[in-house]
Amino acid sequence: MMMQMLVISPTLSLISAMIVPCMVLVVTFLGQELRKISKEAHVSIAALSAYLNEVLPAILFVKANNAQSCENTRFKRLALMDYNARLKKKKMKALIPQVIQAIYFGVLSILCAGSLMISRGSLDRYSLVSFVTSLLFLIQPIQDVGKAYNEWRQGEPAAERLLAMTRFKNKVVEKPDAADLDRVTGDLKFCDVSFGYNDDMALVLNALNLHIKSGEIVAIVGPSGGGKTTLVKLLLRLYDPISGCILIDNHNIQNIRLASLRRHVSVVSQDITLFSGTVAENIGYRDLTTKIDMDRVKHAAQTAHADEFIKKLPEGYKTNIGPRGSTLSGGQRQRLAIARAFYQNSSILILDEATSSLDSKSELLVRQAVERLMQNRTVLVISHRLETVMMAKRVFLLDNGKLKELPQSTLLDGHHKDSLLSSGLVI
Ligand SMILES: Nc1ncnc2c1ncn2[C@@H]1O[C@H](COP(=O)(O)OP(=O)(O)OP(=O)(O)O)[C@@H](O)[C@H]1O
Repeated sequence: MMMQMLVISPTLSLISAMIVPCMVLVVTFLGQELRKISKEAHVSIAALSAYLNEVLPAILFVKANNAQSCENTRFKRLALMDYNARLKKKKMKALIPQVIQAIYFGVLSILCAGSLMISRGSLDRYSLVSFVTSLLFLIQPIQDVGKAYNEWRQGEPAAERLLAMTRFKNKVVEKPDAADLDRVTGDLKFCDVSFGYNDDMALVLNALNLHIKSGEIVAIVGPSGGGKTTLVKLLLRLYDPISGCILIDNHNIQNIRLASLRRHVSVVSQDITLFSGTVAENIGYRDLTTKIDMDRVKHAAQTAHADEFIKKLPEGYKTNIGPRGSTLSGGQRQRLAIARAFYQNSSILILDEATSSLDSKSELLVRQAVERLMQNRTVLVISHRLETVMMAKRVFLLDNGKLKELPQSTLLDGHHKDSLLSSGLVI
């Protein structure tokens, strides 16, 4: 097409060629603007979603604190920001095709130049008609390229956000030759373990040593922020120690496949995690992607004193418990979490403040369920509650990154017990 135009009239071809760079400049500028606006729109919707995810599950707390109007204002501000960002993007998207249409003014200018050349006798009218027809055939592809370019610029921020997520590096790396452990007895050793979250932060754990024998129950108390949960995170290999190692049955956990390691450790924490789904799916969560064994689910529920309330639910084990198990009471949620740990049947159990304040009947049921769960396992209890701590054979104080064993007398002796209570380490 271009060759044909060049043969018909080099002068008109030159004028047309000058229009194209102008269009490219305009389209590039608009593309950059659209990219900026699209990025703003992505950020605003992300902020709104994060806000709703945080506030909606906590609506009870919001209402109890009379904070509806404050949250309403925050919601409106974020929604308005999102609305404005989207409107700006829509306006830009509507403007761009109109600007690209301006290319037809270029054709008009060619017509004017062609008419001038005809009047001077340097071009005949058939050639002009032929030239303009060829030019019109070229316009559509140019417009299409412009549109495609703008679509690309618009999608770029979303693609960038996705790529940024894929660039997140795993904090721990599984060795290619890591072993699968079928069974473990639960002998647990922390050997000279040091860990800090950041280089510029003080060590949370400092050359810490602890040996928990298979089947032993050990409790850890300590001030808030002392590093108790960090110890659990290291055991589950959410992070690796800066130095030292953790051994299970004398195998360094860094040589065990992550899935295998985590299969042998169950965590029951006060901060219960339940998902929207049936009771059975929440108890048999570990087998969600394979096949949940319903006999094991029922047995786990019975042992955890959960069977009684599950049977009363509208569809029993098939009842959907709503987002985060919102249709259940605190005690029922705890018993479901304990039933899940029974189902998992791991050799090592972590109880992280698993028995929180409930009414006395619920607390008794939860306590009985926890006591049953502790049998024949290695148990690491992290607690501030004296009754929970008293279940342990040995108690350690974690402070300043170091562990110090508290002699039994500290717990049994009334005077020491009082000093432990008054220190705020246990309640
Ligand atoms: N992901 C993280 N990034 C940076 N610092 C963290 C992170 N998690 C915890 N910390 C810090 O590490 C320290 C130990 O936290 P950790 O949660 O282990 O304490 P804890 O003893 O379990 O406290 P609590 O009894 O209050 O639950 C704290 O100072 C905390 O601020």
